[in-house]
Amino acid sequence: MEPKIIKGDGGYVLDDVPHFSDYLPNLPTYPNPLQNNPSYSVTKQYFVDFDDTVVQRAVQHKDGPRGIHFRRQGPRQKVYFAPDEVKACIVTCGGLCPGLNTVIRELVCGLDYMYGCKNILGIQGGYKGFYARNTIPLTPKIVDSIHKRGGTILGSSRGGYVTSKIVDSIVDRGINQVYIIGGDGTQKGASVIYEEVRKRGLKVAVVGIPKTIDNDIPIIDKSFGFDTAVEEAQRAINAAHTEAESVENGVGLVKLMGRDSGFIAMYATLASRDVDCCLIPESPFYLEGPGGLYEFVGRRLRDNGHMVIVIAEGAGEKVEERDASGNKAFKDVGLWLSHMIKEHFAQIKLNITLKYIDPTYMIRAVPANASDNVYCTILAQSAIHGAMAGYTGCIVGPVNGRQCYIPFYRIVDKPNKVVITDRMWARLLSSTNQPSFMNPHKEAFIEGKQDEMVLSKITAEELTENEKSTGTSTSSSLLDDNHVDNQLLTTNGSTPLRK
Ligand SMILES: Nc1ncnc2c1ncn2[C@@H]1O[C@H](COP(=O)(O)OP(=O)(O)OP(=O)(O)O)[C@@H](O)[C@H]1O
Ligand SMILES: O=P(O)(O)OC[C@H]1O[C@](O)(CO)[C@@H](O)[C@@H]1O
Ligand SMILES: [Mg+2]
Repeated sequence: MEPKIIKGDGGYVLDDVPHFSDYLPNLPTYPNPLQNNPSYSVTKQYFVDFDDTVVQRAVQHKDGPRGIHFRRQGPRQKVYFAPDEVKACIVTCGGLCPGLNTVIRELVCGLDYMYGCKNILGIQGGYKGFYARNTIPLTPKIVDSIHKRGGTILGSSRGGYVTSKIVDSIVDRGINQVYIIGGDGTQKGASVIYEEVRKRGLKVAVVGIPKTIDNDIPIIDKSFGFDTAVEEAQRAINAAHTEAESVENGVGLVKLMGRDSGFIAMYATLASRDVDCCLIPESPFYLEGPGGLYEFVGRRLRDNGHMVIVIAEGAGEKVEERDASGNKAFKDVGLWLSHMIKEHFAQIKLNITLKYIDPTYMIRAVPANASDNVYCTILAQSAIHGAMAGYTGCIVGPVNGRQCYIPFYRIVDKPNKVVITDRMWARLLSSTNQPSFMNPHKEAFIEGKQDEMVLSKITAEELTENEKSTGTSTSSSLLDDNHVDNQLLTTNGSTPLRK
């Protein structure tokens, strides 16, 4: 996908999204029907100005570049579809995520109530449903209360993506708006669908709504479902804490999702305050010796009589196999760690009681919480406004709190990860006082889940590289400005333990 860069005065750069007019000149346009709707037309500045854009980096240096801007979402005065011309479809792909049903509901209600579009189809069972399943009609009545349920009423799947068959099905069914709800893999697929649609010269808007409890989509502030997942994780952590503090030398161990990105574990830890140690894929850890996990567990048990550990599924990565979409599938790191800790303390003859809690699927199968429900509504309505206005080949999402249209290529390149040299991880270290596992004088290693040791020496140079490579990423932390706090780094590059 070719970037569509628009430059302006004073170093202004807009990373724009594709539009029908880029490849289909002279399409008819219509006044936006919202102009006649009293709920909207009385609202001052309800319609978005063509030149409104949102800056990617909220924090700017006096003499620094202005950075990239994205097109602001919202209704336009002109639309590219007459209401009865629209045939929309909605598909959900990848793992479950709280809020999927809310987005489906709000797409259906928004298309109907705002734009009078009544021809809406649900594609069942993910991408393969385009060519292997029948569609279901979706109306406001059918979707009325689905947001109260977890999962997706349309079903989902991994794998089964065949571009030509999907686009053939779009053409055969006369679909001209495609709303695709899913994670990074799904949006990669959506990007290819858009390319094929464009190649065939079709007037079909392809708009992605990024979902994932893992929060691994870059650029946007956060993905829907993440808040709910963090909130739901509290219940497991509370249980682990209650179990641990009720016995002598109690250890509670909770495994949370996070294949490559440890955001759920990090935020659940920060929210809870009962967690003594959080282990994530981005921060290699080791068990033995000074500064290792065993030493820390022993110390906490001596000081407090109990402790809680949260571990993300991809921490200490050891890939077992691949799933249907080609994603890594892991051995159970929680089981491995509980075995290792028990064995270590048995060897040194300290009686501990370890309870392992694995709430992973419970966390993502719940309905969205209040704030995710609101967020899902905004995303769905933004997607509709964009498609109606002729924008395509993009996702919708918040950048610095303002909803934008972001070209697909921007989000499929590199996943969003916790940057361990950022302030947010430092805040966590300050809150838990856990070891940083960054000891430049020791060969820090990730201990594999099958007793294999994967050596990965963390050097000061690597830290600096990490800092450099992440300094430009925008949404590595939800609430942070992504600047490395120099105070956190000692001169030799290690992060000091907070006492
Ligand atoms: N590079 C790709 N090109 C085309 N399609 C893809 C690509 N990667 C994944 N897909 C398709 O997208 C769908 C969902 O992908 P995947 O299983 O990776 O989940 P996801 O969207 O990343 O969601 P999550 O990982 O958050 O559960 C699958 O049908 C898969 O075949
Ligand atoms: O068992 P499934 O459905 O493949 O889902 C597991 C994956 O889902 C995710 O939460 C992403 O949705 C990953 O963190 C996790 O590895
Ligand atoms: Mg994914």
